[in-house]
Amino acid sequence: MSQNGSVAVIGGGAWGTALANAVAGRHPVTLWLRDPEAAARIERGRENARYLPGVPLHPGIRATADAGALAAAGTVLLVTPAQTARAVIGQLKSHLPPGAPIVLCAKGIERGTDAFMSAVAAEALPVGTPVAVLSGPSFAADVARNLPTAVTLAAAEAGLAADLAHRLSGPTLRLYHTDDVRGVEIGGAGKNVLAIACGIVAGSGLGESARAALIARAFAELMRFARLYGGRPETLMGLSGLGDLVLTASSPQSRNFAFGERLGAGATPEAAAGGKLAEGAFTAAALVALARAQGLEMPIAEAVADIVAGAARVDAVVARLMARPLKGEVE
Ligand SMILES: NC(=O)C1=CN([C@@H]2O[C@H](COP(=O)(O)OP(=O)(O)OC[C@H]3O[C@@H](n4cnc5c(N)ncnc54)[C@H](OP(=O)(O)O)[C@@H]3O)[C@@H](O)[C@H]2O)C=CC1
Ligand SMILES: O=C(CO)COP(=O)(O)O
Repeated sequence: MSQNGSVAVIGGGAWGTALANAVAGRHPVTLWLRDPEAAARIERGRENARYLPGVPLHPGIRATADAGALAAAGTVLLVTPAQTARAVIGQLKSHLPPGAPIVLCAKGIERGTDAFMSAVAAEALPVGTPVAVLSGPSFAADVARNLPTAVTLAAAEAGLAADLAHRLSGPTLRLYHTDDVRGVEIGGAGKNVLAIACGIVAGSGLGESARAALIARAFAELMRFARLYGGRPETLMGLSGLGDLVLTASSPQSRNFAFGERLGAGATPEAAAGGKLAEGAFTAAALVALARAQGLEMPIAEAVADIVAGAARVDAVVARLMARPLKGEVE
């Protein structure tokens, strides 16, 4: 890998800004935003007041909307929502430094194509571009404030994964590494859908016992899905999977959980979204489509997909889940 230590972050939302802050102590960072005015505001105010209010921007970060500034980076983090990844790569491809690894930080599956982020990147990036996936339990607000956080970095080439993990880790952000790209991306994308289900249970007042049962059964679904699509069970039992599910299935700080909570309280999907990103709402249908294509049942993900599409009401879905035939716990 190149010895060039500078890092470019594409996407100046909550997660892009938090990651920029976390690595800026050790590397010069370019934070690229599509909106020149937003970039100028961040440069002037040294704060991303829209997405991470109250968190001072590290002095080593330069915010810009000039795509030409990406060319100097040794490592590029792609941190826009999953459904935009293909378009953003297409738009910026000619500015990306040749040979520099691209770290995919979005947690989702592309609607329409049902493609995982690594597949989208492989199609959209120049042939041979090294790609990695970063995922794990990490609220942007925690990472940006330098609270201790651990995530997983996956790349098909184990040496690249280890290099990137060392390069991006710091005193408060700890990256574990693996070559199980598919397992890590399934963990991140899948948990968002399942966190919505947990929010729905909380919002409809079904109780803590129901929520605990749901987390356990949701994780069983995720494991079955991962096994079918080539993710390793031990990866799913780690940070990107169980770790992230525990975080986002139990905290209103999670936008997916909060979205589900509002749905459970009776809001329409449009009202529940409230202008905030809930990746699971977009990924649910793709996750279910991939499962169905292999004859796999994912009753909890299916319930979320139906509710988000406005095709089922929460009470009907709960009754449907409880009426499923009894079966062995491990099947
Ligand atoms: N927030 C978190 O705690 C974590 C988030 N993630 C993942 O990171 C990804 C991004 O989330 P997050 O940063 O929180 O989202 P935000 O909603 O906070 O920010 C999204 C950012 O992406 C930009 N963007 C959207 N569409 C485009 C586009 N077509 N071209 C260029 N930029 C675009 C937005 O720009 P604009 O303002 O101009 O619309 C904005 O800067 C998601 O997949 C999420 O699951 C992962 C771990 C933690
Ligand atoms: O992925 C996250 C934490 O690991 C962020 O979760 P939300 O997108 O639900 O806020």
